[in-house]
Amino acid sequence: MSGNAAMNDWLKAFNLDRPLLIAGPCSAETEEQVLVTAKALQNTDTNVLRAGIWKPRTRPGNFEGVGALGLKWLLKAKRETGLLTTTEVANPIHVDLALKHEVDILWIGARTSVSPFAVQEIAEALKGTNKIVLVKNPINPDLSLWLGALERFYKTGIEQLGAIHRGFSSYKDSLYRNIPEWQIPIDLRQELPDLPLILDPSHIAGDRKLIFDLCQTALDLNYNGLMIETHPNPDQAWSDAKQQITPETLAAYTRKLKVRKKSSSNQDYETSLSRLRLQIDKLDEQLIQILIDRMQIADKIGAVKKTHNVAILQPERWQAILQKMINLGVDKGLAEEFVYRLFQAIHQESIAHQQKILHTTSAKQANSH
Ligand SMILES: C=C(O[C@@H]1C=C(C(=O)O)C=C[C@H]1O)C(=O)O
Repeated sequence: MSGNAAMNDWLKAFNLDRPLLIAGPCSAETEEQVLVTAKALQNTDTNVLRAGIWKPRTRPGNFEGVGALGLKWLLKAKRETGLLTTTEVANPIHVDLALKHEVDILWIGARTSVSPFAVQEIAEALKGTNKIVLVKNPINPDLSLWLGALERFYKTGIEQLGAIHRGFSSYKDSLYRNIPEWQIPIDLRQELPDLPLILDPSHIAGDRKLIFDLCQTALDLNYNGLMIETHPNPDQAWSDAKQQITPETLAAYTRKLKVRKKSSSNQDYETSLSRLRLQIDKLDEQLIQILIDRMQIADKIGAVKKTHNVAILQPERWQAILQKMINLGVDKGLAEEFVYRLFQAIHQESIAHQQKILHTTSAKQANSH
C-alpha cells in the first residue's frame, strides 16, 4: 500500500493550489437548511458539501440524523450548486443508499474505524466501485488501527483514499473536545506519504473559537485539506452547535489562512536553516548523552536498592522531581504537558533500567542455588 502515488490521484484531479475544502452542516436537518447552506458555500472556496445523515451519538436520546431522506436533499443540493457531496457511512445499508443517491465521497467515522469487522463489511459493500473513501482516525490514539482500516479498503480494491484527523478521546480534562495528538497523523504520513491528509478541526475543537488556529496548524504541517462544520445558524443546530461556524466565517477564515510551501530554495533560508540545524544536532547529541549518564546513575541506585531490598518506585521522590521540573520548564516557556510527558518517559526508562539490575541479580542468585 505504501509507495502508491495513485492514492492521491483523486485529489490531483481537483487541480487546486490550496487545500481541499469540505464544508457543510454536522447534520442534515431539513431540505431548506441543506440547500441554504450549499448555496451560501458557493461564495466560499468549498469544493465538497458535507452533511451527516446518520449520526452516531455517544449516548442515546440525542438527535441521531434524519436518515435516508437527507440523501435526497444532498443530491438536490449537488444538482443545484455543482458541489460534490460527502457523508458518513457506518454499514453496508448506508453504503447502498449513499451510492444510489450519487454521494461522491464517503467517510468512515471514528467510532467505525475502531472496528475491523465493520470496516471490512463496508469495504466489501464498496467492492468494484471507484468511490473515494476518507477514513477518520479511530477514537483511541492507535496508529495501527487507523492504518488497518485504510489497508482493508485498499486490499478490497478501493484505492482512492484519504485520512481525516479528528482528534482522540482522552479521560483527562483538555482545552479540546478530542485531543489532537499531532504526532499520530505525522507518523501516518511517514508510513503513507502519498495519502491525502485532511483536518477536521470541528471535532477536535468542540468549540468554534479554536477552529481557526487548528486550521492554521494543519497548513503549517502541510495537510492537504480541511473539513469544517458549517451551518447557516450554528447556535440553532440540532447537533454539535458549539463547534459549527457560518459560511461567512468560513470565507473569512480561508482568506486569512496561510498556505505554506513544502520548502524553499532561497539562499538566506537555506543558510539560516543549515546553521540552526547544526546547533540542534549538537544539542540532540548532548541530550542523549545526558540521558545515558542519568540512566547509569539509575543503575547504581538500582544496585543499592537491591542490596537493601527496597522497592524501585519511590512516589514522593518522583512527585518532587516532576513538580520541580514542571515549574522550571513552564517558567521558561515549555508546555506543562510536554514536561510531564518527557519526565514520565524518563521515569519509565529509569524504572526499566533498575528492573534489569534487580531481576538479573536475583535470577543469577536463583540459578546458583
Ligand atoms: C531513581 C530512583 O528510582 C525511581 C526513579 C526515579 C528517577 O528516575 O528519578 C525517581 C524515583 C523512583 O521512582 C530513585 O529512587 O531515586
